Amino acid sequence: MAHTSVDAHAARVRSILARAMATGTERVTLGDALGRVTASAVLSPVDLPLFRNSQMDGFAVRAADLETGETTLPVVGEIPAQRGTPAMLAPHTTVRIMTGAVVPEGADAVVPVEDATVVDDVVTIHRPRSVGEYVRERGSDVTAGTELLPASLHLASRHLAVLAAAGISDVEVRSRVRVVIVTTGAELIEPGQTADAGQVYDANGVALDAAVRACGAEVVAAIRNDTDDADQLHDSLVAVAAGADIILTSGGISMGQHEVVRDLLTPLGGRIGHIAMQPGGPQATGSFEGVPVISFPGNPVSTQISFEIFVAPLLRRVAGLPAAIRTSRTLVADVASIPGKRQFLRGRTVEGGRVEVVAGPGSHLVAGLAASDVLIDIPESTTDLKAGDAVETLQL
Ligand SMILES: Nc1nc2c(c(=O)[nH]1)N[C@H]1C(S)=C(S)[C@@H](COP(=O)(O)OP(=O)(O)OC[C@H]3O[C@@H](n4cnc5c(N)ncnc54)[C@H](O)[C@@H]3O)O[C@H]1N2
Ligand code: MOO
Repeated sequence: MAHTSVDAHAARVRSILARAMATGTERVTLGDALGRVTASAVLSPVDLPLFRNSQMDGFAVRAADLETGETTLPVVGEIPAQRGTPAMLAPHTTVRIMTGAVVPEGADAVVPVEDATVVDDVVTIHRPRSVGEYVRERGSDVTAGTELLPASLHLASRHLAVLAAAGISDVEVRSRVRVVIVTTGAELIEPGQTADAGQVYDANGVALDAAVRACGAEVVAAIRNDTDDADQLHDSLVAVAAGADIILTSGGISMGQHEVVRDLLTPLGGRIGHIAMQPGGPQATGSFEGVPVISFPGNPVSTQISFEIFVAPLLRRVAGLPAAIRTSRTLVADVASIPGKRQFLRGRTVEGGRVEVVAGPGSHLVAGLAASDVLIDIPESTTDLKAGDAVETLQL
């Protein structure tokens, strides 16, 4: 992969992952449906509202009874919002009615309590009312058989609400891409423990887990291989590969003596090498028991940016999520870039559509990445940029 460009590597990853992205569908309950993507359009089984009901707490009336101006009517009953069909409203009478309650046959308008004067069981209504006033007609929102939600919709709370309102308890969604995350390095320990000399907290496990889930995919297993033993990594992967669509790894692919991912993938026909990218120079691809493996370099900034450039766009597309936003901005200060490498510098947007570099190019500068809100994408051939020059930025 010596002179492989970022675009060529991205195309390679896309082709390796093509089959993993062709997910099936599954039915989930509404409680599990938030953030999922509809597999097909959902039609309404019912009219909404389900029945003609009152929009106000008030009195159900016949508009024709009020035509003469101020009218006095006997209150002959009460209709709460509850199960059941109320009796027909007799002419020249009224019933108390609550918001959401069935409007009785015979009534065609509701007078809100604040527009009426009640003395004992007699109500005075001070002016004529029009037919349909404060009455919510059956089917005025949705009619049975029409589309409630389209296919390929990323489900938010408002979508779940309309399904529930129509009496639907589960929905057919696209299956999520199932991802195994592997972090490697004998130096790695769990955050929260005390780090001895030479030990490093595993930041990539947390970062990849969150990034994968933010892209709408599912993390089915997370392995921290804290030995340099490729056989042990092999055994850990055997246990989880059958339930995975993709294996993502971090670390162990460079030029050292103990490169556990390289040692695992090489005998399996994996491709390990360098591409023209910084950070993220070392990259590898392979296959483990038929599951595609995409391997990122271990430096935390390299891992996170590699995921964002090569895998996140594919996962977002299959999950119905929008692509990361690319915007042209102008540089606050001069920037130098390494010739022959596509650089993704950490940037922070400032007022006036400008962007400033917030960290050096070192791929261990994890706080610098945390301080950024965009990546500044500098082409391979560009080496010197001046304040005020336009650059392309990728929103994080
Ligand atoms: N002789 C050469 N050495 C290196 C080269 C090279 O071309 N020739 N490339 C350098 C570049 S660039 C990178 S990037 C790294 C990639 O190496 P690996 O993928 O083998 O990663 P490791 O050596 O395992 O780790 C690198 C670095 O990152 C830290 N790390 C690893 N995993 C995690 C984690 N889960 N959480 C936090 N930090 C992690 C690790 O401690 C190392 O400091 O190789 C260069 N070397
Ligand atoms: O290419 Mo490496 O990923 O810069 O540290």
